[in-house]
Amino acid sequence: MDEPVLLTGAGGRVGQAILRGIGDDYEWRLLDREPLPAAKVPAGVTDADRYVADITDERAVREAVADVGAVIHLAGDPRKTAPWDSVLRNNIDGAQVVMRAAAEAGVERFAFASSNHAVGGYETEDRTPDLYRPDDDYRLDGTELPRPGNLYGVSKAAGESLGRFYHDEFGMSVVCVRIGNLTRDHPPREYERGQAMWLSHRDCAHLFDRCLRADYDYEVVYGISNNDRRYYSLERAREALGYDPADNSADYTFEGKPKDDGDSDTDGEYVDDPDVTTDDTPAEPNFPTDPDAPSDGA
Ligand SMILES: NC(=O)C1=CN([C@@H]2O[C@H](COP(=O)(O)OP(=O)(O)OC[C@H]3O[C@@H](n4cnc5c(N)ncnc54)[C@H](O)[C@@H]3O)[C@@H](O)[C@H]2O)C=CC1
Ligand SMILES: O=C1O[C@H](COP(=O)(O)O)[C@@H](O)[C@H](O)[C@H]1O
Repeated sequence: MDEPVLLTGAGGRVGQAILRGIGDDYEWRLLDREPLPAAKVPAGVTDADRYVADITDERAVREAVADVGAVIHLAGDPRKTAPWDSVLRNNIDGAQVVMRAAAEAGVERFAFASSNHAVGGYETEDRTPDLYRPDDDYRLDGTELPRPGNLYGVSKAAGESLGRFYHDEFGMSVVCVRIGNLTRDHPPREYERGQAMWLSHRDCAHLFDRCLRADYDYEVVYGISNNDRRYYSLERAREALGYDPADNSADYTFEGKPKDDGDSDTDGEYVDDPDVTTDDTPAEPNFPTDPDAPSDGA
């Protein structure tokens, strides 16, 4: 792709996983409401390509999407306990502003960071914990209706609907990636659910790379690694995008140690960033700390 790619929420965990993996492969515009330290910015991204703006700021967003070929939209409140006023503003209104600006600007491809929490309601008492185990064959494949288990999940389902609308009305290619649980270097420790939906950093970068290169109309796919434990199908991501994940939480012990040191996800080619932790906690959280965040999620 010759045109620049706009990455919103570039300073966060997912944004940094993408930039560390494919930061050298595209011309980027980076948008975040927090200024990005130099260590979080790939070489070659000029000051003019860095936007410190809120995604609800229509004017700033219109300026950032002008002449871009694709958008990866990550910015938002990622907390599963986020209150309604925050998800309404950051996740729903924010997605609407970014998608509308992109569609009106003629952007070709739009990747939206949806979440496992858009379908968390399928994890019913009678299905869990079996669902999280390798011998269970229950699968969600992206054709099911959203079934959020919290208001954060509701906001992600709303973003998926906005994507459907902007695809149908404007012809913009939209892919909604229901991201599982991104952690660096190892799957979430001693956390069956997290290991079933682990997304390694290198698979994350590869998946969004495919979102930028593949031809699709409107898609809902699951963003997880090739885990033996899983209840999300990877079929659609493979077929529609050409996603071919390299990692598997089964290659690690339940405590998160690599069983074989040869092929663990110890990427970090682009920069050894002291701000990016090896767990799933942002170094500088931009929302209040989540009191319910699992301590075993790292
Ligand atoms: N980390 C994970 O495992 C998962 C993440 N996701 C989704 O991926 C996206 C990124 O998540 P993370 O990187 O983990 O979150 P994060 O909190 O680490 O990063 C989010 C970034 O977006 C920026 N941001 C937040 N609200 C903004 C606004 N109104 N305007 C401009 N910038 C804003 C923040 O400053 C931050 O740099 C979110 O939409 C989240 O819901 C979905 C499922 C799993
Ligand atoms: O959407 C998200 O999901 C992941 C995984 O959820 P969890 O309930 O197993 O922790 C979460 O870590 C991330 O912060 C969130 O944005």
